[in-house]
Amino acid sequence: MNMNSTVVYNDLAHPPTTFIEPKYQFRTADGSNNNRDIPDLGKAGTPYARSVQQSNPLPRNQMPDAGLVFDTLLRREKFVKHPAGLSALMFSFAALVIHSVFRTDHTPGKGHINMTSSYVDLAPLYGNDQETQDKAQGGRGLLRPDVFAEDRLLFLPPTVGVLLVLFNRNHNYIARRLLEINERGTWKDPAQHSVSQAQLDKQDEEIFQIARLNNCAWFAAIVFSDYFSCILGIVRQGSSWSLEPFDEIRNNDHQIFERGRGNACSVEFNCLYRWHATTSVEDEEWLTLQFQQLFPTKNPEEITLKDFYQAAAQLEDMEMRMHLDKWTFGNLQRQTEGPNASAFKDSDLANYLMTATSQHAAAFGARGTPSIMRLHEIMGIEANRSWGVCSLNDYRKFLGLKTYSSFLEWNRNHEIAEAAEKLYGHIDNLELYAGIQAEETKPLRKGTGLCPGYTISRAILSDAIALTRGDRFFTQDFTPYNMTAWGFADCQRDPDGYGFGSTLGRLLLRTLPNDYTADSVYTWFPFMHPEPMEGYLKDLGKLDGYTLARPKPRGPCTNVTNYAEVGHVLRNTTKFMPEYVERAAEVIKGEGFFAASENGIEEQKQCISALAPSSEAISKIGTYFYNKTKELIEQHSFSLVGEKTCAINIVRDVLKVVPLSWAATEVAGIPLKTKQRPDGVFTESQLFDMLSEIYQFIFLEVEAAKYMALKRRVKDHVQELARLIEKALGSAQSRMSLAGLFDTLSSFFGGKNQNEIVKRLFELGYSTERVVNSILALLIGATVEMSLALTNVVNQLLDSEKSGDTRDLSSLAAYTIEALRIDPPFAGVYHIAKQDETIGSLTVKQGERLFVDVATANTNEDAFHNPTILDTTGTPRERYLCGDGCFKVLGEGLASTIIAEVLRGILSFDNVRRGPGQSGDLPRFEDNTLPVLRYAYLNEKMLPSAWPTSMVINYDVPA
Ligand code: HEM
Repeated sequence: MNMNSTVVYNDLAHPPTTFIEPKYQFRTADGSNNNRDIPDLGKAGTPYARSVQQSNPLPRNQMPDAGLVFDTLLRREKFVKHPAGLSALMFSFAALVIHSVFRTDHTPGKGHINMTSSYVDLAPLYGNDQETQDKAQGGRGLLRPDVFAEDRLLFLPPTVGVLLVLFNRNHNYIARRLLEINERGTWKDPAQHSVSQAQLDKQDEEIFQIARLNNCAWFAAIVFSDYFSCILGIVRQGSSWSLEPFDEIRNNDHQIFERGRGNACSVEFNCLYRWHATTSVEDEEWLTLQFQQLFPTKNPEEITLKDFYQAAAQLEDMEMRMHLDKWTFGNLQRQTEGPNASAFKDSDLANYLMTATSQHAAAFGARGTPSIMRLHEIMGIEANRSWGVCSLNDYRKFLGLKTYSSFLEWNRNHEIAEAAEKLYGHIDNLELYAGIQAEETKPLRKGTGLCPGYTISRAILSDAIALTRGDRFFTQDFTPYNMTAWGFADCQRDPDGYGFGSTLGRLLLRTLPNDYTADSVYTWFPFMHPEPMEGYLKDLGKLDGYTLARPKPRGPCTNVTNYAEVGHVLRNTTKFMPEYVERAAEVIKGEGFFAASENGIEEQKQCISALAPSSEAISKIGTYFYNKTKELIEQHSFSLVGEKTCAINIVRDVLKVVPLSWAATEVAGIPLKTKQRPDGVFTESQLFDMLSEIYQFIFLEVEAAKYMALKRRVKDHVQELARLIEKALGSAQSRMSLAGLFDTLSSFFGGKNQNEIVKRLFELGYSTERVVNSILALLIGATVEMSLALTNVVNQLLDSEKSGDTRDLSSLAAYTIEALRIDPPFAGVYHIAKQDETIGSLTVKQGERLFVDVATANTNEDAFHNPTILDTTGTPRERYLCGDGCFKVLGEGLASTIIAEVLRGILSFDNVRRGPGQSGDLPRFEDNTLPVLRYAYLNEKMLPSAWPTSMVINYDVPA
């Protein structure tokens, strides 16, 4: 074979690593079929692997008594805080990791069997076999509320179970989202369609398995962000770097560096992952209490292995008899009624987790394991001996580490070294278990975070990578096809995310949204004790980005949906303050941002009068919109082959551009970068992205996990835009006479219109800052939300009869208002009660948060006849409730004229209709996670967004 053939042959894996057979699309319950050629590799119920050849004889009958080994080398003398400041929660998570991959069978004669799969597949949540998985399923692709499959976790501190409950909730969040988005359109909501039981079962199973794939990927993402950044000490450097073990890598000879070929956990891995020494004081106390309850008549020292196994079997039997969703642990109680019946209370779960974050883990090392764990350790030592695990030196040799030539070289603490020598005689006889657990530990320095014994610190990564890179579902089959496009995007680690790319923070905010807060160290660094974390953040100069205090739960939000009550809140601005006023103040300094200021109504009137002081001014602006719409349609249309038809993505190329072009160039004086104007400041889409982020931050609901990162970006955007607006006003303004200023302005600004607007604003006696902020309010408040309103109106217009009448401006304006009543851009707005108040049937307390659901109120049957039917004739204008957005910022007259002119511009083309098939649809889905958004769209990263992306229309052109 010549060189070229070698390279070409090596392009591909031989045999291929994955197949598209449905059978291999999802993880099996027992982990089989991860490797199609060796289906049992890593399957639950198969033997442990051995990685290292034992070369030094360690006959069991000549080994020191396991209890003696514990009493001499391992038993805790005193509690020593973990040197890097790791919290107890870090090791609760570690316990979850190991329970995913180790479950030694304690049945006599079966001690070599690992009863769980050798993959990071959240087996403690889903179980190791189909029967258990079926029991955990709750229908519709969901898990039963707050359940997990493994009773084994009930022997561990409750925090471990609580973490698992979060993964249950995450599964259910994902499953609901998958159905909402319904990417392939194949699933049916049985509440709305008739679906056969067989169809429903198939659909449920598909959703469940896709959600399971995604949830396991979330688990892995937490391992590779939060967990590893603590293990490697990266969190102290403020870095979001992570090992990326999954990607395709080529060897020098172009062969594919193996991945996704399966894994089987080894006995050595089981040995080195027993991190019982790190148990916190509080977990040690918890364990002592458990022992007292299980063995009330015995001193812990007297408890034998037999006693332990008997008690464990009894406990398992008792729990197993009970229904899965009746299980509780710790002192948690399941709720018995309400929408969250059977689930635990969020605040109880959060309490366990936050408490564990505020407890110090212990340091690794000799004489560090709590005496109450003596029995566990004896079990471990005996198991390792029965497995014929190699010596410490064999293991080091295998890893390419220097073998120890003396006990003192192994541990420089004379007392430990001498004790070990007395037990084992020669360093080569030091068994792996004691050797690895009592070895001298790594000191805290750059690149270290876990600080275990030297050998563990080197070896742990090899097994972790084998486990993850070996998994087909984290490598070749980690695809948007298997997981859906949204799911694939949702489970990715985000290196730009807050908390140095924390994924666990995102999980906490998603599953316990009222208890964790968007800026707390408890949220973003839960594996670090807050005290040392404060020091690290201080050293990094990042302390002001986080709060250190333990988060306090947020009170419930009251939904106001009744027509009269909604009207009452909206009208009484002195009693109910929109939440966006506070939000705006976080990112915009100074006065004048009238779109979100406390006494904005007066300012709003002034600005509207400056913008459009007369009906001529309104119609001039309207003309701009009509002409621009036509110009953009002509510019971006493409013609279909052989037909007299043109097509255009009306959302992307027109509706998202028209308001923005107007506000940027005609109001703010920021030239846009276009083909004609390559020296402009931003492209249309760049400016849309900036404005939509600002709008979202101030006026909409932001996913808590994204809040802080968004706030940072929004501050930058606001600064940049304010700078450009001010630059256009002229920095020399303060030294100029008013007349001089306007001469200067003319040279800065392109158009005459905004000169006049600015002039009128200055004539109101506004300061420069106030003028800048007023223009900013127009730029933000009259663009992106206007695009969404336009999209919703056009979407309805395409389905309605387009009579000649609908081309008339005032009919179109009336149509617009009615269309937006039925399909408004957003559902409502949050308000804060400034005082106690009774509104109709509601009693509201001062400080209470209200979600004022304008959309629902606007379809109230008492206020609107046939409320879901679009009817431009029936309803007096004053009956419509107006939330916020462009109608408030621009005033109703101007806003409805603008929209009507855009519609007129579109309808000036012949036979306007939807594009063929799905191209002509508005792809959106109902978003139940953020009440303000009625619909969400998927952005180019396939993540939910408030902004539409596409809808194609066709129209006819002359031959
Ligand atoms: C207070 C917390 C903990 C308790 C009460 C506890 C208890 C136990 C018990 C009773 C066993 C069974 C012993 C055996 O089968 O040999 C065990 C095994 C084990 N523990 Fe822990 N453990 C705790 C924390 C941890 C942590 C933090 C880790 C490491 C991350 C860990 C790693 C292991 C491993 C690897 C095994 C062997 C599992 C198997 O072979 O099935 N444990 N632990």
